[in-house]
Amino acid sequence: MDGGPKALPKDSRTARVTDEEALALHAEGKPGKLEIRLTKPLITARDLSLAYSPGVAVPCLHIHRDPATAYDYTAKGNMVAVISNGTAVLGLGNLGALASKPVMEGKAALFKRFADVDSVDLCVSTEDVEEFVNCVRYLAPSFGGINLEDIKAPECFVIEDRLRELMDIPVFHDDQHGTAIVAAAGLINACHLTGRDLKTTRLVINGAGAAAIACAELVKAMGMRPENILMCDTKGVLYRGRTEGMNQWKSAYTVQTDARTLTDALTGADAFFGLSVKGAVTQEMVKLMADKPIIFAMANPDPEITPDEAKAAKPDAIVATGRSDYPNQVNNVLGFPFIFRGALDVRASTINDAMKVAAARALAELAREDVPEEVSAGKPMRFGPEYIIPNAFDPRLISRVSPAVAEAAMKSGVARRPIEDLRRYTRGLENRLDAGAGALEAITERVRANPQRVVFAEGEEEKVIRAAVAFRNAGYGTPVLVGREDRIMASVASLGIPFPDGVEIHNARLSDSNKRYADYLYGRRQREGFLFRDVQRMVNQDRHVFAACMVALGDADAMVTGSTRSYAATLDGITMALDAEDGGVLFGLTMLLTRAHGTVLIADTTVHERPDAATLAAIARQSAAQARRLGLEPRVAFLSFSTFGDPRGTIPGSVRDAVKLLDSQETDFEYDGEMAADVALDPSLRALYPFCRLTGSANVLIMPSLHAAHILSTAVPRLTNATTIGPVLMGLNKPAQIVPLSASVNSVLDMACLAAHEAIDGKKEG
Ligand SMILES: NC(=O)C1=CN([C@@H]2O[C@H](COP(=O)(O)OP(=O)(O)OC[C@H]3O[C@@H](n4cnc5c(N)ncnc54)[C@H](OP(=O)(O)O)[C@@H]3O)[C@@H](O)[C@H]2O)C=CC1
Ligand SMILES: CC(=O)C(=O)O
Ligand SMILES: [Mg+2]
Repeated sequence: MDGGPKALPKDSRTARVTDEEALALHAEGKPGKLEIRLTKPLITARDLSLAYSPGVAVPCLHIHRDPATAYDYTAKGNMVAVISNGTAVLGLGNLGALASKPVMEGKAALFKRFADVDSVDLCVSTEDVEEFVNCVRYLAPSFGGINLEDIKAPECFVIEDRLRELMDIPVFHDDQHGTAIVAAAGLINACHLTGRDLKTTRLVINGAGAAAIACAELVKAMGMRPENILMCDTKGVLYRGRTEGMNQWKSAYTVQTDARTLTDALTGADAFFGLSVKGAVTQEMVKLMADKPIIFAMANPDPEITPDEAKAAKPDAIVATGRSDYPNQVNNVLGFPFIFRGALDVRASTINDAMKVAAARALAELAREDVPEEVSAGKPMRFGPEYIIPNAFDPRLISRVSPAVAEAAMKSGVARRPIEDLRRYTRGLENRLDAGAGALEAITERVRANPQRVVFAEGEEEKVIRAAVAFRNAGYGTPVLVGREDRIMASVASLGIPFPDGVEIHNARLSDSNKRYADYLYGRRQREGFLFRDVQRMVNQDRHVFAACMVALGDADAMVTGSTRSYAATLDGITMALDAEDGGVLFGLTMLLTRAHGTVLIADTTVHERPDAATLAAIARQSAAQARRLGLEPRVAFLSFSTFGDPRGTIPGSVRDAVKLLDSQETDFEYDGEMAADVALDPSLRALYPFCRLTGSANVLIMPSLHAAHILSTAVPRLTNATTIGPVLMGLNKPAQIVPLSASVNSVLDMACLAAHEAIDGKKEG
């Protein structure tokens, strides 16, 4: 993998994200993907005295006396360094330390997202082994673990061995062991499905670098016979006696064989691991493999052979890649976050073979279990050739893999703080990740599995066009842009993108459906002061109305609009053609993904200025149902400035009445009020009200008025960096979503996806 940078292969463009989208994501807002957050207040002079001089001296002296207390007084115990010199960046080659940074930030982001491990990327600009080792060895005080990444072989072997000797915290080269663990898990399951025994399975590994050698070692440790593993590199098969391009690690994998080329090696082989470069395997090679071959083409970003090509050559093949846009993603993302979680939680001094095998077995076993609906998101996901390994977004990973690793660390004697109650630990892990964030991912997956036709009403707007293209690229379905073709084409040209296939344009004035829509509206509105020519003008000129007619009459599944007009005007346009669902009220629900409280839903953030008790009760009921759809068990708090009657006032009256109204109806969710927001969110304050019926902090906040709701939902994200989704328009009989005027491309896309998701539910119910 020498020879410096290679251009990104052109057919990466067939992926579901474009180069432009990838660059935009990285450049948007604060550049990159990470930032540091404070975990302690630093507001007053007293805070400063505690957190910094003089207070900080106290933990310093404690740690000096007893180094183990560093885990109690600093972030060390949950902090991992992601370290690279950029010599083997994915399968792109030696791009150098600086250009490896996006991958390293990405790995740090995955640590946080999937296992709540804090990490920082350190890109070290040297290819010299000694310099690199010396740079890293002195960093141990700051970190609970070291994750080495994208360092090429054979230097990576020396670096890891030396650092493991020198450091008393886990040092783990992810490309070696993370990859090996996940590949081994996939192989166990693929062997099971094809009736093979690991011991007698004949495996060919293409690549003889970091990932390849570690995979060979692990499958050998799990029982595969060394003589059944044939390894190839750029010079062909590693056969006994070969001298060209060898090193001591490759020598350990030479075998007595006549095979010299990858084609020779693959003849009759049961399984293939690609840990080399894009396109290294041809269909002719696949045809030479045994029946039901196992093909893991793991090079990133593009595999050795695509699943389509491999299956065309051998339809009974089980195929996996390192990418997320094909089934069976065999990628170390399934390993490193959870392995470190377990290792950190027992303060392991190292990550040993027993922990690696435990992780591989836990992954393999999880894939064989029934897949819950929130993971499968409506896709047929059941253990089989298209599902041999869990999905990276499976929320069960943390509570399966990490305890297995922690337990193996304890049993093998490397845990410095054993966990006494593993069951309790596992339960804690189950609740550690935000269910709402996971549910949103499941929504996108469900839409991908059930693509929908979504109208983007403001089709001439650049950001709407970009969102529509992203919608198509993401596999969510067919976007329909409403607008004039010449204007849309001009916008597309100014964006510098070719007009993508699969995006439709509808010009309202020229549409064949124009008359049908006007007739429909006239039928609905003729007794409400509208003449035919009024509704005809609306269909011609108001894109919101036109789009809503498309949805109303079944010409599209859902719509999204709102980035060019006020919310109220947009909603008026939509409700010309669409009604509230039976027994429902229209309102806005804002989802806040907060750090301290996970996902919190706030309603009504858009429609009712002063909701009466009946409206508040209906909003609570519909919001609770939405919480359940997001995988949250609803705990609904009716908010006010007053808590259970104190202080008194007129506003809390309707809130209190709403609670009474729900009391008189049948309900299947927790609710209570009126209460102040801090009482709803803080258990210590709720303790003052032992009769309060909420069993935990509220996750659905029903606001007493629109102004309070709007202030809260717009202030919190700016004050706390919480992520906002919505406001989602609730209660319509057909899916239509309104984005705020300031919406970004991503929020138009998210809302279009949510609308598409509602359409799937509507079809199911209808
Ligand atoms: N899916 C996953 O989770 C992971 C995938 N990978 C992928 O594995 C690949 C290798 O990464 P890594 O081991 O870290 O890198 P290394 O640089 O350590 O090793 C690369 C190896 O690939 C070999 N190679 C390069 N081109 C060819 C070719 N055309 N035919 C045969 N062998 C070839 C090299 O051969 P030589 O020794 O002769 O130079 C070398 O042995 C990358 O594509 C990477 O993306 C890596 C880690 C995780
Ligand atoms: C996934 C990964 O770590 C790699 O391709 O290098
Ligand atoms: Mg890597």
